Amino acid sequence: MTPDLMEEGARRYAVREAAPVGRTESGGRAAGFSRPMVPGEVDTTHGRILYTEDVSVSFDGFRAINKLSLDIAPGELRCIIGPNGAGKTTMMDIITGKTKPDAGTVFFGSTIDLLRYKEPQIAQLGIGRKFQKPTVFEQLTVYVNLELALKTDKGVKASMFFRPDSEQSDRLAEVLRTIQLADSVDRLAGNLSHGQKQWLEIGMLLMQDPKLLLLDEPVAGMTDEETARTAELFLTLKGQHSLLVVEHDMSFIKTISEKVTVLHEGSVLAEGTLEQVQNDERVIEVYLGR
Ligand SMILES: Nc1ncnc2c1ncn2[C@@H]1O[C@H](COP(=O)(O)OP(=O)(O)OP(=O)(O)O)[C@@H](O)[C@H]1O
Repeated sequence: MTPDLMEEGARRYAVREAAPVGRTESGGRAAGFSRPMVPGEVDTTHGRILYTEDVSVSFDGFRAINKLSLDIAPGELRCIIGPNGAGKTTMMDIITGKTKPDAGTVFFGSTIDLLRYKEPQIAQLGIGRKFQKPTVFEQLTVYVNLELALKTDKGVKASMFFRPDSEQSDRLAEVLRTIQLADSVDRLAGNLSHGQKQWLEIGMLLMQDPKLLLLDEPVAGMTDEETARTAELFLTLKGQHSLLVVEHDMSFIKTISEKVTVLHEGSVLAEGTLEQVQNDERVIEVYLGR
């Protein structure tokens, strides 16, 4: 097979595996697949896991996101802060395909144009999202919750007779250790503390081995001790996964963050260390309304 044919074959395989839908009429977007990629792999050779440029979206004439540009490196733990209504949730909705922007570019790695995909497909590509409230199966044990999160056939029959293979069992054990619930495998999820439920849900996302995790106010409602353990967890995850954390708790952000992005009126107002952005006059003005 000539290199050209191999490249074309790899390209077709990548496209078929990922089964993109919608908005294929755009030449620019289709051109996102100009490089071959191994199915299931995100091309981070350009040093970015997520890239958005000039993204805008309006709701009934109100511009919630306004030319938003972000650049997240592989393995980075980025905190996003901003006052109420700054556009943090809408930004996550756009990345995960819940909301389609009116304009702009959103790339996962350097080859996957996320605007061509629907929400479930984006999850399959390796972007996991954790909403603020924990959503676990309360009547099931910690173990079964994690088992259900494995990438397997979710049909009723398949679920009833499902037994994880040794690789999956190893992964389950590793995730249980990571989320510090190894001693609670047989407990019902409904009997866990609020913090433990949040960790369990993060564990369920980890079972899917996401490249990028979006976490919305993960420590809201947690005790100080749970917050400290969550910080430890995130520091363990960073490097292996990229994390985008929306939070209001500044002391938590101080513990985990290297770089902080401040959103205001749908755009990036400031970026830097927490200390840098906290001393930025524009940020002070927005937060204190001076
Ligand atoms: N579906 C929608 N329809 C109309 N307006 C919307 C919609 N979604 C968001 N908005 C508006 O867009 C703006 C940004 O909202 P968003 O929820 O993204 O902000 P946020 O930074 O997450 O705020 P918070 O910290 O309060 O959660 C707000 O003014 C909100 O009212």
